[in-house]
Amino acid sequence: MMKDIAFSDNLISQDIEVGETVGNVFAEDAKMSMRNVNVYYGEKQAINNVSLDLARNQVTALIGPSGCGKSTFLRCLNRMNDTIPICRVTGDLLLESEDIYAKNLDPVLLRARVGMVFQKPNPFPKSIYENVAYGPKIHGLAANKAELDEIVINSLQRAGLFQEVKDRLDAPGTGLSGGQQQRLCIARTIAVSPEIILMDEPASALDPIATAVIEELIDELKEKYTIAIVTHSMQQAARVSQTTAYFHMGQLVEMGKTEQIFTNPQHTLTENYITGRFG
Ligand SMILES: Nc1ncnc2c1ncn2[C@@H]1O[C@H](COP(=O)(O)OP(=O)(O)OP(=O)(O)O)[C@@H](O)[C@H]1O
Repeated sequence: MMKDIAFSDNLISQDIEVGETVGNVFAEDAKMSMRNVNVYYGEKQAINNVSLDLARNQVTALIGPSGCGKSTFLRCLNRMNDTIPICRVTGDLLLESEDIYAKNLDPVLLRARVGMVFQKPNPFPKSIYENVAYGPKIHGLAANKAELDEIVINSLQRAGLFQEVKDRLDAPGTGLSGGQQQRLCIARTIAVSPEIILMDEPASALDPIATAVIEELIDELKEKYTIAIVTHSMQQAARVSQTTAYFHMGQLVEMGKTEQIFTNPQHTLTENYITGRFG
């Protein structure tokens, strides 16, 4: 299906092919814009001609059955797939108007702008303080110890963890509960002042109470950051996101406002998935 799209200001106006996606893949105020993205692992194609925007200061949920390519697509957005030798990405991926796959773009700097929180909390085997201070140190974000302290405290506060750890910043991060470790990883991501936070099933290893804390946090974080979250939980997608993208076998089948996707899906595949008939 060819569509004539009114692009946001920072994009060149052009016709693009949006595969078979139904709904609206474009945001009025896009923070990131992906166009005709294909991803291959060797000969095998995992993502097939996907185009979508991440709307600024919103949470976009990527949902779909196991193996449909959600994590693969998410990992394109900060070039984490670069670390997989057989993985090849084609298409246009823009952060604001900048091509994130440009040859002269340093992926390490990109990953500071587009941070990532993983399924399993993975704190470094260091103190709580050092976990958060590490990124700002290597990126030279603090001129002295007082500035570094401020970044660490602010990041822990914004991740909703400071009150619980303020008396034991020198204790190992790995000694915290799972939910606290995940918030520590979020603090670590925030510490380098990202613009976007990618979350790959950030609560799937947590109990319901820790999950609720993370979900509340995601809602607060969108005030400052643009967020994309992969989740297996449709309830979670419905609770935390404003926009939902439904993937199926490497294709983006449907995208739209979360409420509409869950109450009035347009595509049969989406309907089958959200009603539990598939996946
Ligand atoms: N490192 C890899 N090497 C080869 N193939 C891979 C690799 N990672 C993913 N794939 C394949 O790409 C496809 C998409 O996988 P991906 O993990 O992105 O899906 P997903 O929707 O996130 O799945 P899940 O919900 O189970 O995590 C699958 O067929 C998978 O086997």
